[in-house]
Amino acid sequence: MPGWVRWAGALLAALLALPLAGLLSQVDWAEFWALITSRSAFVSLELSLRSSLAATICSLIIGVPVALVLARGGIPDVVLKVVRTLVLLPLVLPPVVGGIALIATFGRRGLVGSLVLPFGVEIGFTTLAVIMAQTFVAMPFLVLTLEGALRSRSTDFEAVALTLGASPTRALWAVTLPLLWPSLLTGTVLTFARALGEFGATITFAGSLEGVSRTLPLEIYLQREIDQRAAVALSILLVIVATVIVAIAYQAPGGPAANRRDRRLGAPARSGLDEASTTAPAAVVPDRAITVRDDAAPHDAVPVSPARLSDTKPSATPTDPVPLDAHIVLTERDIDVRLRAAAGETVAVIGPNGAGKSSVIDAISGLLDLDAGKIQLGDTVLDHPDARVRVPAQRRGIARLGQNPLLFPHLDLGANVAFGQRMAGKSRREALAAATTWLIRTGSGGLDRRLPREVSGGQAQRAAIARALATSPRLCLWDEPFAALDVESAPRQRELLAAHSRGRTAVLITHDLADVRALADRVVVIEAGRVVQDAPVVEFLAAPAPGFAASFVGT
Ligand SMILES: Nc1ncnc2c1ncn2[C@@H]1O[C@H](COP(=O)(O)OP(=O)(O)OP(=O)(O)O)[C@@H](O)[C@H]1O
Repeated sequence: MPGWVRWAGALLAALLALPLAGLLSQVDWAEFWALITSRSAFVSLELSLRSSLAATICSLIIGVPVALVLARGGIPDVVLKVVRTLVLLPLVLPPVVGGIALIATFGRRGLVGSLVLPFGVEIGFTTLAVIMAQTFVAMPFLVLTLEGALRSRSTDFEAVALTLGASPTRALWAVTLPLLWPSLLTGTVLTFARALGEFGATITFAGSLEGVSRTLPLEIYLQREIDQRAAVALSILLVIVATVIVAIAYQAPGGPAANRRDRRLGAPARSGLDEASTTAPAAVVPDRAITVRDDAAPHDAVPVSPARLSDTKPSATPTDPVPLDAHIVLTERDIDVRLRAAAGETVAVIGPNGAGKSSVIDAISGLLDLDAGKIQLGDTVLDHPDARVRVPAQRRGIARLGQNPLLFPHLDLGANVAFGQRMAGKSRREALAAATTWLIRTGSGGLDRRLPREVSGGQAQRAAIARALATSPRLCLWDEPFAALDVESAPRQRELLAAHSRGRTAVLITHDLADVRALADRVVVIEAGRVVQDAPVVEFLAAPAPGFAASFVGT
């Protein structure tokens, strides 16, 4: 950080601290306690806290979905632009204009107010009006904080949750919101603080009736006319309340202070804003927090019998394997590929960068819509645009693993592996027991209680393999699963996957001939979105197609 940045910070602190000092210099300390404990002060403070809390809850209920839509889209662009403008409007408008707008809508003679008045419902000049005014001005703080956090994160974790069987709503609760927690906390505090300090819209729309709509800022304004000493004392009270709220939020788990402590310990931040913790391949990121080597060694503190720690034999019989027949047409990406795998067969897909390999498996797993063609797994048609058939990703029974293990950072390894079974309706106890078994099978026994950031890249990848297999998938999609591992770990993991792939139908994308030799039954070569060779491994190795395939084999 350049040194002058600190001076800018000091100037800003002076700008904020000096007025506070000015305020403190005006306090009548002899009367201070009596002034802040007066009945009117108590009533207005209590109303402020209650209404701000209600406004914050309203903001969360409306603001979280709005932030998701703004960040992730899913509605027409023009509607999106209108929503964004509406959200920003209260930030730009003077609050008094907001108050006038609210009274013109919900007042006795307003657009909506006049419609509900015959039913005896009056909104203006009530506590409800206070809450509405506070929500109106405060909600944008929540929406903008969350939208920023969501935009800076990829959706990879949500995609994993879907392929593990979570519905979009379950993925939102189990993955998106927990990962968003630090930003959610910050946004909630900002919203509460803004609601607490709200004045202009409130006095215009709700008036200043003691116990009904006279919040603390309004009481301060009133006292300014009557007794300057009381106004100063109540201002100090408001400053204290705001400071306590910010301090509590700052220290809360996942808050800024907690994140700084984590960073000092060398662990990646838990913030949803931290891209390194969400998109970088864990196996290649040097992580000072890594304390365990990728040698299937047990956690020192967890006594587990060595015999139980690593058992790479696939003791769970795969469900009856089914064949895959996929014709994938993605017009915009100029991809037209026919990919078939017999029941229990592993098909390696190779091709140069940009050939379309990842797009093909995105389409098979249900993360990308087909433009034409058909995907069939066993007797089930998964995708057939002509027949308007489309099975969503979470109901396809397809496991997927890429080079980044993408273990959910807020769950320990046991809970990560149990995730798919939980989504399938298994009880927590049952799913965790199965997860322990799968971790042992994949050589990660004893690591159930570790968080992903507390294990090595290789161990994380083993756990990701366990998580994928624990769902009993009908098809496995392996997308360069060893690309991020070092030369020592890769062969061990290859062996592990070979043991567990036997008898399963699988598609493997790879740039490594060793993967083809160890894992594949057949090879499909894709170049520029088209299949240029489809042959059994022996035939492919003996006579690779000219071009990419020939240089891949080294002939
Ligand atoms: N999100 C996207 N939107 C539009 N086009 C895309 C997108 N992602 C990839 N493409 C295009 O689709 C084509 C196939 O890309 P894809 O990532 O499937 O190739 P790949 O064979 O997996 O490459 P690599 O080996 O580099 O991962 C490329 O032309 C690429 O530019």
